[in-house]
Amino acid sequence: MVLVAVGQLTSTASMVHNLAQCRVLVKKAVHAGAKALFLPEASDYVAGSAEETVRLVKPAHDSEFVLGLQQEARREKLPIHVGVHEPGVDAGKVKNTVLWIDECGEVAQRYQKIHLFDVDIKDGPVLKESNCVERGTGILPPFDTPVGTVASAICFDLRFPEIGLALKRLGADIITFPSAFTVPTGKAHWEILLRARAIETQSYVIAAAQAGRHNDKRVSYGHSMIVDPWGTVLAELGDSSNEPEIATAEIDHDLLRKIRLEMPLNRRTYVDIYPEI
Ligand SMILES: O=C(O)CNC(=O)[C@H](CS)NC(=O)CCC(=O)C(=O)O
Repeated sequence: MVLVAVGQLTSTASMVHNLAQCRVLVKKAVHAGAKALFLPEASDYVAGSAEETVRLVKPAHDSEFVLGLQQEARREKLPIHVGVHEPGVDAGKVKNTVLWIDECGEVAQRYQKIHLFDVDIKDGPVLKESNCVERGTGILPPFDTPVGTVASAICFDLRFPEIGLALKRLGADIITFPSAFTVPTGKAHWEILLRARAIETQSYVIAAAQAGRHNDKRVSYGHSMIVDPWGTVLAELGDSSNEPEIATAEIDHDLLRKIRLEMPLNRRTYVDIYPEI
């Protein structure tokens, strides 16, 4: 058994403020005895417009936010999985990425969000992420960590079961969805999607979420969650709070093996029958 933590905060356009919030989360995770900390999508900043999102971006090696978290990881020997922005290939755009900062403080893995949140919902959110974000073109193979084999996907990727299934087939024990869900879609879909991904992949799902009001335009749903491979919610945070918060849960690799052995879900067998998938 190994303990992991999800951290929840309300990122603003100030990287200094957001780093301070994340340092509080690191302290709480270390105090709880967690062996890895999972932080939300866009932990470095949530801007008020596409222009501001592009204006604030810095490469990881030059970002006080990323450098600060690397220092925390090194000092506490705590790996940190964190969503940030990085400069795009096209100067007018950014990449929405997640970094695995290992226990030595090195950026050891990087995944770039594939599915972008372009929606226009009547009486609901209207957001066009592709206005300022470049789409990733490849999944990151799951990687070994002190808490198990971790796979990264980001926020809206959660709505595409195929990416989770692909990551499971590539060996994931834990699938992560760092997020900044909107409130209406979060209320309707967040928990059910996370539990579905956990059940169908027979994997742990760790979903750190932005929570509360970022600026006059954006509010995030919160409800960071850790789900076990049977679909049980092991830990959950609330809508938002004044303080950045963590929740923890044990990753039980024996349970993972047991569930996969007792109910084999080898979908590959059926791909021949319905190749349309
Ligand atoms: O803009 C940033 O800086 C950070 N990125 C986000 O907040 C992203 C893109 S707008 N949010 C989502 O993907 C929400 C998905 C969602 O809410 C759903 O699938 O229902």
